[in-house]
Amino acid sequence: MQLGVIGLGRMGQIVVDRLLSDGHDVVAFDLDEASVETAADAGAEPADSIDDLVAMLPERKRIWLMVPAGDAVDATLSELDPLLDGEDIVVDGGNSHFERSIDRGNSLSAAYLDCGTSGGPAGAELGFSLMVGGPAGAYEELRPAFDAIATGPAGHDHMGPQGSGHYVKMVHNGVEYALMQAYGEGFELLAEGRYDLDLESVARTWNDGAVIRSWLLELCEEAFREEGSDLGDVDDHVAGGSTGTWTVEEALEQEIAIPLIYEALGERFDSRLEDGKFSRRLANRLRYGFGRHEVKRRE
Ligand SMILES: NC(=O)C1=CN([C@@H]2O[C@H](COP(=O)(O)OP(=O)(O)OC[C@H]3O[C@@H](n4cnc5c(N)ncnc54)[C@H](O)[C@@H]3O)[C@@H](O)[C@H]2O)C=CC1
Ligand SMILES: O=C(CO)[C@H](O)[C@H](O)COP(=O)(O)O
Repeated sequence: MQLGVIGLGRMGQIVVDRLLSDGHDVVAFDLDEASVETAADAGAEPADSIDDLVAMLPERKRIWLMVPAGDAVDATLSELDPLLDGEDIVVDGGNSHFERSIDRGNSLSAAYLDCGTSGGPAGAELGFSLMVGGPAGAYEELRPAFDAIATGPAGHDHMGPQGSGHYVKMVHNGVEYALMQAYGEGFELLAEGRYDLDLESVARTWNDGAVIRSWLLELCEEAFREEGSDLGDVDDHVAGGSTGTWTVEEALEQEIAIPLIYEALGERFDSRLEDGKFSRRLANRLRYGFGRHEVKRRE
């Protein structure tokens, strides 16, 4: 199969490499020329523009988007739309909001698949986990490409109608936040608690058969191996947060309680407060008010 891939960053280059190594042909485009060259070095046909990419594809065009969620997706689709028709298929493999994907699917001239992608840059070797929403016929048509980009045939599935792929990926990310928080809290107690522990050793031991073994825990092991048990100079500022925010917003709309994910999101926001957390500072001062307990002051 021949596919166009637009967006050749950390994830898009992997999509290109995995398609090529499974015997597919790829036409590649990115706003960044160096990224196009990298894809061409890997064996893709380089395109100079979206027009050029579309012109290089066969009559029934299959195009994979791996650009940042939001404006970049809209900009790409508005250029693609006049060049496509109902026989064509576009996949958005990024972390788009599911409601945006429903709107895009309704307005695009081509069939639109919203595909949640999990596995990160480590997916280069293993392949990704792909959660696909949209027209079932388009999903079946692209099954060979999904087989190549995912870990294999078991690494992808059709979740349901338009939006459901990105909906499932949004919830996946909420779970990711809560798991990171749970591991973080456990290791915090171990780091600050009563034993002087080698946390890489703890993580390695847990990863070998323990109930809580997981890929995130393997990444904890890697972090302690590379940074040390005290995490060296790693800051406590945690970036990101959009997909977790959407998960919490959706839970509120559905009146479903997801306190762990909400807490994990809040911890992330708190990590970015330059002056520390106001409510903690106020609690510090209030203890003086009601009990004449010492107020801890900044240096
Ligand atoms: N990095 C990760 O671990 C994961 C990322 N994702 C999602 O995949 C998508 C891509 O992520 P990354 O590869 O990490 O981002 P990235 O920032 O590494 O790459 C994005 C690429 O898109 C290109 N680009 C931006 N606007 C463009 C446009 N209008 N036309 C053509 N090219 C354009 C950029 O030049 C860049 O090369 C995002 O939606 C992200 O949320 C999903 C799962 C995991
Ligand atoms: O989708 C992902 C992992 O599954 C991406 O790494 C995403 O960027 C993570 O979300 P956030 O930026 O909110 O941490």
